[in-house]
Amino acid sequence: MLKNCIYLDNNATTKVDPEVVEVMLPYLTDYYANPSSMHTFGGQIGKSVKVAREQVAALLGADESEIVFTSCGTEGDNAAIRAALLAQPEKRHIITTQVEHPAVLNVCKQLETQGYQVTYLSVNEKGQIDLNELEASLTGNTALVTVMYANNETGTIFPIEEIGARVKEYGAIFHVDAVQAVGKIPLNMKTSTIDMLTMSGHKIHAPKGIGALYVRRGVRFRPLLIGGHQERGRRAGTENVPAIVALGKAAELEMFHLEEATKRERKLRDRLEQSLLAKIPDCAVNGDVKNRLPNTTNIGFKYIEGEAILLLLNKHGICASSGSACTSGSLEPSHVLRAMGLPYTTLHGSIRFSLCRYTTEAEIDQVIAVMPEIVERLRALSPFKNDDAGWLQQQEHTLVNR
Ligand SMILES: Cc1ncc(COP(=O)(O)O)c(C=O)c1O
Ligand code: FES
Repeated sequence: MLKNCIYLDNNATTKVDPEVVEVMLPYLTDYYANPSSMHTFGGQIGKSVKVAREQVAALLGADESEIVFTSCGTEGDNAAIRAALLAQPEKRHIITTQVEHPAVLNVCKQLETQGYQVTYLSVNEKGQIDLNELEASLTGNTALVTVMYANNETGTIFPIEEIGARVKEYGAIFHVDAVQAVGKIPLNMKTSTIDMLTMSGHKIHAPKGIGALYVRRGVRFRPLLIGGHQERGRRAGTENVPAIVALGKAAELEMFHLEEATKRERKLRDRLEQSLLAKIPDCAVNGDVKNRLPNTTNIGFKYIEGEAILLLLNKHGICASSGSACTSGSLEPSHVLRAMGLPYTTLHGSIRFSLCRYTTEAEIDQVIAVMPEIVERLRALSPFKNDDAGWLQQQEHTLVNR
């Protein structure tokens, strides 16, 4: 198993913090009671779940009672969307964007087959939506507006509160997929227009398979999982206590590290980006560089394939990604970059580097050292260097034959 790689794929998932592992372990061995049980042992475990809930609430600037533990970010997104629709059965319209994660996009697509009308807001070349298009789409029939806080591929941050203000004018429920934003930008639900917010543990150094959904007090909620009374009736099923305790600790650590870590990551990210742009011709940053997560850079390299770059990076022990992990097997160009209208010459050659608080300067320097040579080597093999039309023709040919 590769252990000592240079891991720059933190938007796909993160390493579990050793402190998180440590607090979690006893809940896999000695502290096994059911938190709903009446005995003292159960009560003790229930208290640990409560502490974790407070830790997650603190990170979001929420109240403990507004946190519902889920199995992952995908569940949070599904639960929020269903809840919003079930709470307002008379409304049949949903607004989202073209660049959402599949956990939102595919739910919306399915809802279209069930009689809902869905507006997929377009984005400009920076990946930003047009607030006028949002306003023009909102009606009294709009049940839900669901948009992501920050994009997983480009790091582009949407103007959430400006969106929320418009959503509130029309009385719709406002759900935000903040899976990529939590822990990377400060959040405060007390001063926000957000009604529901999704987060996921494995993006913030907790294990995979745990997440949380913030549900503002007073927002009508109907559960996705129906059964026992757990999570105040908002999510049935015996709690995954070890993972919940881990998420709590991870949230506490994120809060502790947020300011200094994001400053460091931004500095390293900018150094990586500026060095690559300076050393490599025909490349550009994808996304909104002014409104962007501090840990993410997505760079398009003309005339070459992202997958080929990844393979060569991999040979150097460097983990990066082209697009999102869940769609990377498909070889289809990213729906996010396509929605941004990227030219075909860069669409296939875009790479995402995503950093975390463990990323070191030496690791970044190593990437800066190897990338120019990798790109040069691949371009030497590409017969279409500086020939946009030829490249385009070849891409169309391979797409048809894939
Ligand atoms: C923006 C966004 N939403 C949702 C998810 C899904 O989260 P999970 O993997 O915990 O189901 C991800 C994970 O990649 C994501 O990046
Ligand atoms: S689940 Fe986000 S990378 Fe796929």
